Amino acid sequence: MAPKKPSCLRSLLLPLSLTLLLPQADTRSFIVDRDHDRFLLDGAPFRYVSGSLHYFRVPRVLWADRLLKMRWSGLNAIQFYVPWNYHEPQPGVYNFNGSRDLIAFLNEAALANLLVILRPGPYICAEWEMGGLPSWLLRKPEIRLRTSDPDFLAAVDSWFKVLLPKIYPWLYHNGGNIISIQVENEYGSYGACDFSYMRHLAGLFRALLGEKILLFTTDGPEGLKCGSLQGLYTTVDFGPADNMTKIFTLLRKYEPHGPLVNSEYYTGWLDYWGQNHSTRSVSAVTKGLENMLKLGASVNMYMFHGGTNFGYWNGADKKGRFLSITTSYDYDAPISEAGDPTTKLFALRDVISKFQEVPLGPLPPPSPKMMLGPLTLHLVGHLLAFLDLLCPSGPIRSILPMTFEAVKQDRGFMLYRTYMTHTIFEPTPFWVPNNGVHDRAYVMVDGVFQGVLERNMRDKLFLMGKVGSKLDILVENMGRLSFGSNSSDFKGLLEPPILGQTILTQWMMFPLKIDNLVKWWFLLQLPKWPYPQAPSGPTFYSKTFPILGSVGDTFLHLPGWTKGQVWINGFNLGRYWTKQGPQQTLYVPRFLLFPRGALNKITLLELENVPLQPQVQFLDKPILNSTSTLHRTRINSLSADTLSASEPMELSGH
Ligand SMILES: CCCC/N=C1\SC[C@@H]2[C@H](O)[C@H](O)[C@@H](O)CN12
Repeated sequence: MAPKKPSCLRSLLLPLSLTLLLPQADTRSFIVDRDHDRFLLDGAPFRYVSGSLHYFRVPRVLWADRLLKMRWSGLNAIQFYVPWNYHEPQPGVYNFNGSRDLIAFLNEAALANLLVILRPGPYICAEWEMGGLPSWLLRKPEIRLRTSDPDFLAAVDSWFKVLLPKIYPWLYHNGGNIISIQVENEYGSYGACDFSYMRHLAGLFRALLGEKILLFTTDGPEGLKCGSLQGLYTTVDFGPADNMTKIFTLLRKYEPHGPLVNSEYYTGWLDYWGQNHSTRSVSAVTKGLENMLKLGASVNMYMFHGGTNFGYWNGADKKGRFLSITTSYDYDAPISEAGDPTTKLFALRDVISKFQEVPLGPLPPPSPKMMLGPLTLHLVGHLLAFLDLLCPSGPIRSILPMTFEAVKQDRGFMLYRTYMTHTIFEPTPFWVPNNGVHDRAYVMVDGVFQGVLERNMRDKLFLMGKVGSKLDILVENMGRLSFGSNSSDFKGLLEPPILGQTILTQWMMFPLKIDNLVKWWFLLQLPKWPYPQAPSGPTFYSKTFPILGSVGDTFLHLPGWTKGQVWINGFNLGRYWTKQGPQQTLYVPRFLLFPRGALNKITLLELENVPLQPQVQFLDKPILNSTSTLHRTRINSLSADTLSASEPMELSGH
């Protein structure tokens, strides 16, 4: 659906003068004016002050709210990626519906009077699963991602021939709001330095989008050499602690004339499980922005609103060892994960107001928050009890273990099973050689939890068993590498495990469809756990609960739990890892919850150990900066009334 002429609603949003003067599609233009080192929009000098938000990290029902807050903050543009793997789940199968409706998001941005800087990749980094590349590319294990490898280019061409025609009508000169489009992403940091690949992408974008749209690249200062390309406008990215003068001087070697552009000015930073929560100070961020605006630079703030890595969508990094990105992508951004304005937002708005008009009128208030609980969850059953339901197609058999990609399991979990061929009387070393666990393995013998093997760790477990004992290994994919030169991050058991002196063979692989089971198991008569003692290891817990009043945004807190996955009313909220931190709560948007006494259901898959009291609670504030030891202290220090402040099932909203 091509953008219409300004609707009456849009006319209400735009100042009357602008609506009347809005040029028709044939006179609209966004170009680089190299004579005056600036952009021109419809012939007039223009500088964008933009912010990043990712539609794929924000449920569709919340898009308008976030975009309105960004417009009110003084931004005149937004920047976002298009994750290939979010829209092409299987080769040739496309999904642009619901929270994947890219065109609807473009339209929401237009209604908020925001121009768009689009970054369709094909690689996007973004701490997103595999940097946005679909994991099914790895079904050809030798494929050379982000290069002119014919197999990779064939898949890229096929994808862009679907995507780019969809956005063509939304290009600014065609009447839409997309003023520029990025080719690839920080390619100079990848190391391949394959100019044939970049030229192929540039040619494809030109062929499908025409000659008028401004195409650009973005790189850190160290990546400009391999990341820039003649014919594509060169931009950089850097944060408040970097030397702006030095980096812009380097940029001038690539773009002697035209506007200076920082395409990713970091307002905060990402978090890894097990590392401290990242923040960037308000003073440093605002000072850096003001210095760039004084130079006349156009700036995009990364992130302006971070959102959440729901489900299994988080990416990962390799900083000496494998580090998985947390579920929260709050990023210490000006708009918090729950959509609330922060002091950083108001400070940045003040800076922007010194350089251009900012909308008047009040900012929407923070959303209503809710506390609830504690709720005591009941044991549903051990994961193995549901194996037939979790893998209805049955196991795949192979002498050696197969990867997730080889059995076409993209994300989540897979169970590997074999049988002991001889009795092991003494605790015997068990491990996976060559760092072959990708990424976490929960080991069971005849259903009894033995412990965890982790990627990058040289731990061994010590097992015993008898002939015919079942050896089960639940492997968790913690998110594929989203940055760095080796994004071919295969998942599963990459090597056959060793027990004592024996290489274990004859494996069965069970790709698990947990989300389907959780969504529909209210239809099933579930097996009750028949034993007095709670099972250990991967176990489902659940609780059905009403909320008597209205609902509010809330933050699920799981004190004493270890690590697992959470679903609210069948929606996969994401991963928790209370034991590691720094994230201790999961954001629950209020639209997921049923109000006024209707029954809600929370389901946990706890992978390791359950607390003595299997309770959870809903808080009215997030806890994103607490490692386990500190957090345990915090919990102990919480006064009793704090924890019992809210009567169970009662809404004590703020
Ligand atoms: C030294 C940083 C190199 C990696 N680049 C990063 S880390 C955070 C951001 C996002 O991933 C973004 O998608 C990248 O383009 C740039 N960047």
